[in-house]
Parts: sequence; structure tokens; C-alpha cells
Amino acid sequence: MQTQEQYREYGRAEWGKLRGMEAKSVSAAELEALRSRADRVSLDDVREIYLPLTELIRVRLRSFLNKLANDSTFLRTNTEHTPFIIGISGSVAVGKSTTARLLQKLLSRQMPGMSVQMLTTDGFLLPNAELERRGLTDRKGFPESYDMHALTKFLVDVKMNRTALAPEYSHASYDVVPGAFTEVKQPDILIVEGINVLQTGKDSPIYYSDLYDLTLYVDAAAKDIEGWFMERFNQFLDLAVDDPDDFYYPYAHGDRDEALAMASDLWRTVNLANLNEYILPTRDRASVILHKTSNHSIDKVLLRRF
Ligand SMILES: Nc1ncnc2c1ncn2[C@@H]1O[C@H](COP(=O)(O)OP(=O)(O)OP(=O)(O)O)[C@@H](O)[C@H]1O
Ligand SMILES: CC(C)(CO)[C@@H](O)C(=O)NCCC(=O)O
Repeated sequence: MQTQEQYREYGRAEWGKLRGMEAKSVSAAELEALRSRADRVSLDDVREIYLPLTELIRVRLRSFLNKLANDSTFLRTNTEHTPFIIGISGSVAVGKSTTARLLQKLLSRQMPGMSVQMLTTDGFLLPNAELERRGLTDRKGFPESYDMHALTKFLVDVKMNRTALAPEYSHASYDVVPGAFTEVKQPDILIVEGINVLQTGKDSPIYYSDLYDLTLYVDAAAKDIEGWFMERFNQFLDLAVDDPDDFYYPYAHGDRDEALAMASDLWRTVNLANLNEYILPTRDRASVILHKTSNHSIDKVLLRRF
């Protein structure tokens, strides 16, 4: 991986040492509880990578809140509650939502008074019918398949402390869920994960960095991510086996090798193409890059100097 020189690179051991007293006070049993059973993040990674990362986020949050307070003192106004927005980007199937879920739990644990919400940008995809109408069925996940205007408006509403609704997406129906919304009600921290977090909509007067206060990019070799994508595809088939309404139901009951061949094709023609053309080029905009090795463990953390 070749990154620009504005990153400071930490090996695993060096990064792990940045963990301060607060992180050290989390017991092994508590760590185990924080890591949900469904998520297979290793305990070592939680301790050595994600706890120091949680502390870095606290440091950045403190600076953010101080800036708001200092501005208010200067302006002689009351400080308005303004959510701190964390963006998590990276390829399809690299582990963005797993990272987001874990950070939500760790941040809530380390800052009990703070409300931490998370959501994915998947809900801002155009519905399948609209993708089809525009001839974009094979472009799901590419920039033109999202309503970036709606996503930007949503994030501006969050920043302006207005209650905002994010549309929901379901992997089981493989579509945006009609009428389903997640309500975001002035949280202290909002974690937004999605492949397009570091992208800016065409002709948008607002740049992604105007909206996100800290951004993470989860990075890994394309070959590794392909393996995780295929593994997850298998999980989707297993989950669909008893649900005729599930998008994957016919594949779950058909020839597994044929289904896997289709998934492999989907990876190459859609998700890998999107990674190379549109997602990876945004990596070096992130405040923090987490680099994963083949078993999902993180071997390097890169921190942007400026
Ligand atoms: N740290 C980890 N350890 C073990 N498995 C992991 C880890 N992170 C992610 N995975 C697995 O990798 C797969 C992809 O993870 P996840 O769903 O979080 O990716 P994603 O980037 O959010 O994908 P998408 O953009 O398609 O929603 C899942 O099967 C998940 O269980
Ligand atoms: C919903 C997205 C775009 C992003 O999470 C992705 O999971 C996806 O569905 N990509 C389209 C190709 C595929 O089915 O993998």
C-alpha cells in the first residue's frame, strides 16, 4: 500500500502502546461483552487497535467541543449542540459495518453520558426500480447509484441539529425498504459507514470534509476482500434458506457452485471495479487508515498529520 507522506504510520505494537489508563481499565470480561457474539473481531484487536482508536476519537471530540465553546464565547452566543460525525469508508465487504458497530459500543462504554448512533449510507441508494429505469442495475454502489443530494441534505440536517430521517436498505430484499427510516435525533456522535463516505456529490457546494469531523478508511488487499465477500455471500445464502421472500432464497436452493460463480462475477465486474475506480482513490482523504491482513487483524494504522 502506497500512501502519501502526510500519514504517520504505526505498526501494531507501537499503536497498541498509545492506549492510556482509561483503556487499560477495561477488563477482559468487559471487552468480551463489548464484542458482540455475531462479530468476530479478535479480542487482541479490540484491545490493541480499537481501544487506542477510541481514545483518539475522544481527543478529537474534545477539540471539536472546545472549538464550539470558544467560538460561542467570542460570538457571545449560547453553544448550540452540534453532533460530531465520524465517517467510515472502504470497499464493499471490507468490514465497515463491523468496525462501526464496535466503535459505537466502545465509545458508549468510554463516554457513558454521550449518545452514539450509527447508520449506513446504503439507504441512500436509489431503489432497484429506479436503478433499472436509469439503466444502472449493474452499477449498484457506484457514485451514480446513490442519491448524494439526499445524503448531503441529511448530514446537513444532522449538523444543524434537526431531527433527520435516513432511509433503510436491506441486504435480504437487496433493495431500499419502502417507508422504513432510521430517525437521527441530535446524537452527540453519529457514525456513518458507507463506500461513498469520502466522495462528494456532483455539483455539490459542500465537500465531504465539511460534514465529517473524523474519517476512517478500512483498507485491505483486494484478494483478501474478495475472500470476505464470498464468505459473506455464503452466509447470506444460509440465512435465506427458510425465507422465500429473501433475495438470496433461489440461490440458497439452487446449485451452490453456480451461485458462487455468479457472486464471483459480481465481485469482479461490480464491487472490485468500483473499489479500483471510485473507492480506493478516496483512501488518502481519510484521517485514519486501518490496514487489515488476511484474517481481518489490523497490522498497520496510518494517521494523517494534516
Ligand atoms: N474484524 C473482523 N473479524 C472477523 N470477521 C470480520 C471482521 N470484520 C468483518 N468481518 C466479516 O467480513 C464480512 C464483511 O464485513 P461487513 O459486513 O462489516 O462489511 P461492510 O464493509 O460493512 O460491507 P458492505 O459495504 O457490503 O455492507 C462479514 O462476513 C463480517 O462478518
Ligand atoms: C449495497 C452495496 C452497494 C454497499 O454496501 C453492496 O453491498 C452491493 O450490494 N453491491 C452490489 C453488488 C453486490 O450484490 O454485491
